[in-house]
Amino acid sequence: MQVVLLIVLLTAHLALAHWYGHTEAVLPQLAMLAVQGMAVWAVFTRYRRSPSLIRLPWLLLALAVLMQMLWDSTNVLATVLGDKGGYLAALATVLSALYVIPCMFMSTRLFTQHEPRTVVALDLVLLCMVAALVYQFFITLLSGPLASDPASIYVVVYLADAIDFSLAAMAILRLFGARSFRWRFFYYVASAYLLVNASVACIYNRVEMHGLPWWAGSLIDVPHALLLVVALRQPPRWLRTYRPSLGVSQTIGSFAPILLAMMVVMLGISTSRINFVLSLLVGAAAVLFYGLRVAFIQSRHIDQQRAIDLSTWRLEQQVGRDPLTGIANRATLDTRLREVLEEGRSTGCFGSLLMIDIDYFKQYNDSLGHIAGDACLIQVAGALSRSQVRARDLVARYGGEEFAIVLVDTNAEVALEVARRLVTAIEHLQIAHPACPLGRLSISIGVATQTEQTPIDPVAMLDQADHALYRAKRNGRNRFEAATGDADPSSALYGASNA
Ligand SMILES: Nc1nc2c(ncn2[C@@H]2O[C@H](COP(=O)(O)OP(=O)(O)OP(=O)(O)O)[C@@H](O)[C@H]2O)c(=O)[nH]1
Repeated sequence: MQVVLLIVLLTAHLALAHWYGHTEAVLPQLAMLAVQGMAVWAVFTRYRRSPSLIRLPWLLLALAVLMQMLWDSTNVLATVLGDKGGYLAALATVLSALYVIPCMFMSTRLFTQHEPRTVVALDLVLLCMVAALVYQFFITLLSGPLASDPASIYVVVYLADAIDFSLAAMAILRLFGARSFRWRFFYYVASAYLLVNASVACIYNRVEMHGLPWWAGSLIDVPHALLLVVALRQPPRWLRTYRPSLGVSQTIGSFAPILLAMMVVMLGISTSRINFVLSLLVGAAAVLFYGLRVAFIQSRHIDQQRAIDLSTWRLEQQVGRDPLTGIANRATLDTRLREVLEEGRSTGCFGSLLMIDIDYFKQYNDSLGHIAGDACLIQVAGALSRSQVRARDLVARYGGEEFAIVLVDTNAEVALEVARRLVTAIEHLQIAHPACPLGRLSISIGVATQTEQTPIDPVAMLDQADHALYRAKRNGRNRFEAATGDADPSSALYGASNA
């Protein structure tokens, strides 16, 4: 139905232009207005059917065509009322140029929900600069004394072409950078319109320089008729199947806003014919504003990266930590023990492992309660961490009231010495234990040292240390035992002295 009406209007426009001429008669221009009106209606229909995030671009596209309609209406008014002062002609010129503003906005903005306000404000400043320059440029060149200079007309025509084709190119780029089908469809419609519009404007402006033929007005119908058809028809299949990679999409999205600054610079260079100082200032301001935009985004990005690094670090810390005591957990112990065993195997500098268990902890809990038990575990963990272990060694909670210490490059003799110091350190904490023969908290330790035969798998080493610990318990607690063979004589002595 709409297509039939469109064909009727296009034919009527051609026929009326042929009979009455293009520029002087009202009827052909009214036919042109009707075609534009249908295009606005089609885009507006898409606007109403779209989800909220993509509505603004559709509205901007409708606004762009609406501005072309206003331009056309001003021409009709000038034809009907006469335009002796040339005001309506000037207004029409400005309107014909200002349609680039909504087009620029829809081709260069990212339309993301969380875009910082500063960035939006900077883009709006650039956009206002474009609008002011377009106004100044067209008004001065087309209605001032320079208007009679053919060179001025050429500058205007070339500039208009450059702007139109840049907008079309940007919309095409956005089409190939859009990952969501709805956005691809929007940029597909917009780029089809902008490309054909740029081509038509390019031909129209050149034809106009030699006097407009009767059919020239129908050229202006072409982009609007195409817009109507493309917006209402089913999209082609490739548009659904095509999907750019995230990298391509992000690169194109990041590049888009530079077009705004480019436009200001281009317009600034063109206005140098009218006002050199102004053009210089405008060019510098465009670079400055774009620089500010980049700097702002960059600093935000650095801030975000820092926050991500921090939370990643915290997460890593939490994953490898025991939540109660804050020292390393079983998973970290296994990893570190395997590393130390591998290192020992390859360098010959063997490591040791201490398995530590709090004596009579069940009774401690039973007599003082679980809360006190937890506090005791925290205290013991702190004491073990502080007690003469080096930065490369690892103190971990093995589970329950059991702890483990991995000692890098430490032979049996030194490991037993460390075990002795630990037993003393816990003793010096003087934690009262009413249900234990000593009357204060103590620990037992099993010590295992790596040899050439020790497998890399941590289980074997843990098992050895656990056996030694069992022996320490069996031999009276508050002592340490070595996993290799008999109990160390010094251990027995120490144990005897504390029994
Ligand atoms: N408060 C508290 N108690 C815990 C925690 N994890 C394990 N336990 C307790 O630690 C106690 C360990 O008891 P047992 O394995 O019998 O060992 P023990 O009483 O220390 O006896 P020996 O090791 O033979 O000296 C149990 O009562 C557990 O409930 C914890 O996170 N907090």
